[in-house]
Amino acid sequence: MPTGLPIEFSAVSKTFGPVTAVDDLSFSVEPGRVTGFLGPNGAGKTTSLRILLGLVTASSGTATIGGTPYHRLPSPLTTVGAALEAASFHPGRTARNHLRVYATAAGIDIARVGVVLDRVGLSEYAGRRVGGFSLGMRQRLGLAYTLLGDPGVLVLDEPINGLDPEGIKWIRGFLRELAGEGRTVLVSSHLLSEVQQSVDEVVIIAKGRLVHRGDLSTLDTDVAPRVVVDSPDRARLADALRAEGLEFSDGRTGLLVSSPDPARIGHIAFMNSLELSALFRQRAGLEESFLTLVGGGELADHDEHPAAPDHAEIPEPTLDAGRTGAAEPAPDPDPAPDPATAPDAEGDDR
Ligand SMILES: Nc1ncnc2c1ncn2[C@@H]1O[C@H](COP(=O)(O)OP(=O)(O)OP(=O)(O)O)[C@@H](O)[C@H]1O
Repeated sequence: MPTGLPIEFSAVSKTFGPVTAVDDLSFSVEPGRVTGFLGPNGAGKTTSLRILLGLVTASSGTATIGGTPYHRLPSPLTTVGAALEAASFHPGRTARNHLRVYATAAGIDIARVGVVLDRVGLSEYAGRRVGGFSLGMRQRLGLAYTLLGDPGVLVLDEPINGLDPEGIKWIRGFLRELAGEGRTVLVSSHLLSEVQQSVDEVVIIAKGRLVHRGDLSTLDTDVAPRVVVDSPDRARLADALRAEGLEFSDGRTGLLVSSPDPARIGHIAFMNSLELSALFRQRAGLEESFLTLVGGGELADHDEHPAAPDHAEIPEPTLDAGRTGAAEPAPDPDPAPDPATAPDAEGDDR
């Protein structure tokens, strides 16, 4: 069985000239769990992961795997499997041969190629050229690559990006399986909704800094709740709240007051002889909390009542798109290739 090792970031900072990409970042990631590493585009996720993998030198601080920096790991390829960006595969080479090339270069037993292709559900397409693969199949091949050395630690940068619903469902189950085997699984994403169902914990960063760490269920406790209040005489209610120095905005369900205390609002109404038609505390949903924490969201006006579950998808945050090419084209559909039209025949290995 692979050995899951903890990942530890300790006061890591990285500046590129005037740009602070990572700012005094500290957190740890435990084995046996899937940890989502979240933040909007440009938040510093990729830079952090590159520091962890020894591809970028931190300006200060340390990032370690099992207490050891990547470059000092005795056997890095069998300790950590990493997929940092949509892997570019030679289109004319078959899936099997791609992995053989990497396995040979890394001194990994060639028999692992068949094992990992099977693991990611690509055995049937092992002899097909990658040029004919859909985005989803390429993502699976990238995952197969990370598993070649049977590592206990997996670091995956945006592995769900661009997948169709079936691919997303598959990868969620797969990440859980890997963590269930005791591996440490760190998965970055700029969309909470993308990883929400597959992570045990989240680390959220914005502008290079940690803004939330912990169980997903605690996310919305970090964002102040508000009170929704309404009256048949809304204008007078607004005047009364204003007179008490409370901040609020108009919503469909009533006035949305920045206050955690419905009793206080009720008291104000009573003192002003106002009839109330609604008075309840509303907590932000997970996605709203996420957007608020990373500085890109206002609490939206719900039609629902307080304990309403998270609502439908909120459009992707478009914050500080700090890197060109961050926006991906619309995802390809991810059907299995039709053997009749696939660009190469079974067994056409090169
Ligand atoms: N090599 C570099 N040179 C200069 N600036 C860089 C470099 N790499 C990253 N940055 C900047 O550092 C900040 C963080 O970028 P990073 O790619 O780490 O963010 P990210 O959270 O991974 O975003 P994305 O989801 O868009 O990849 C951005 O402002 C980016 O422009």
